[in-house]
Amino acid sequence: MMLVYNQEELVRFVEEAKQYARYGKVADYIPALGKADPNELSIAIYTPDGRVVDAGDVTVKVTLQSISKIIALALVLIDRGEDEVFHKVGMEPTDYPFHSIAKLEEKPAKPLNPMINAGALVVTSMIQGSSVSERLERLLAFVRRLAGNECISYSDEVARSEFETAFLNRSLCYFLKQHRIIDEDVEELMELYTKQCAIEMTCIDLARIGLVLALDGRDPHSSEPLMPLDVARICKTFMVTCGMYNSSGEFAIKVGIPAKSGVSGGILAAVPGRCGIGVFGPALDDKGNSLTGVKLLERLSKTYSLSIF
Ligand SMILES: NC(=O)CC[C@H](N)C(=O)O
Repeated sequence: MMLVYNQEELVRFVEEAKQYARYGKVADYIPALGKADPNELSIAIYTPDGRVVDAGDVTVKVTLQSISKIIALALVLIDRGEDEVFHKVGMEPTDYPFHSIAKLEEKPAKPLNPMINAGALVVTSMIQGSSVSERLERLLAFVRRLAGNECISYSDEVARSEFETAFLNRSLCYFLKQHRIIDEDVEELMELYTKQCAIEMTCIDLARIGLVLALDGRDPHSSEPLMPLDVARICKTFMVTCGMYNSSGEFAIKVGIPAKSGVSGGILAAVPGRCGIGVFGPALDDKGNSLTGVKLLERLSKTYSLSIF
């Protein structure tokens, strides 16, 4: 069934959700992200017929941050296959925060899943190529194909800001290296990871990538497969079980849409067969999810019965 989303209604939902911005906080542990306006909130919905309905300022660019983890995962699954990837990173959700180091002290030290930082660093270390720039270019080329937008690149300012301050992520890398889960140079991995997280795009691009996942990996325009069906299925499953960090369970109950968030305030969501959604609202809750964005998706899911459950 093709859905027709109503623009005026969407604008009203955005205004309602914005009221919650005062309960949230912009991420500032990456200094460049601290500049965002907490009252910003925008959304784009991309449907299989190629239509986009949006509200808020959808020309604003948002850095992917943890949203990039789902795209990097798809790329390494294509490159290396499930067996090799899941030999190094697990499939289980966790109630620890995304940057936690605690579980790496237990045996086995393998990260629980690819959506927490430890697991994402392992995934990024598996991106193939002979140099950091070649690996980044491969990832960017994949992102551009998914978004159908050749202009997508990364923010040098945000990448640099994270690179200079990412002491926790470096600690995770050293733990992983000690346990032989990664073996590359930590500074090189950090350079690639911070540039990956700083890839920036609009909500419309986010929504279009969501739509590719919603269509089992197919290009919405040409129907060409951009990733195998199984890879799209694994990505959506992780989005449900781990995509909203340690509030994925609550999100599954209240919203019920496969989604991945980032500390920039972005959310990429995929409603199977129906639409892709991109949201940007930098006021975050205490788990690091966009507070206003989650409220908005909750409203949308209830209004249009979008829950997959
Ligand atoms: N939750 C996030 O979005 C985290 C991504 C961020 N770049 C970090 O590693 O801390």
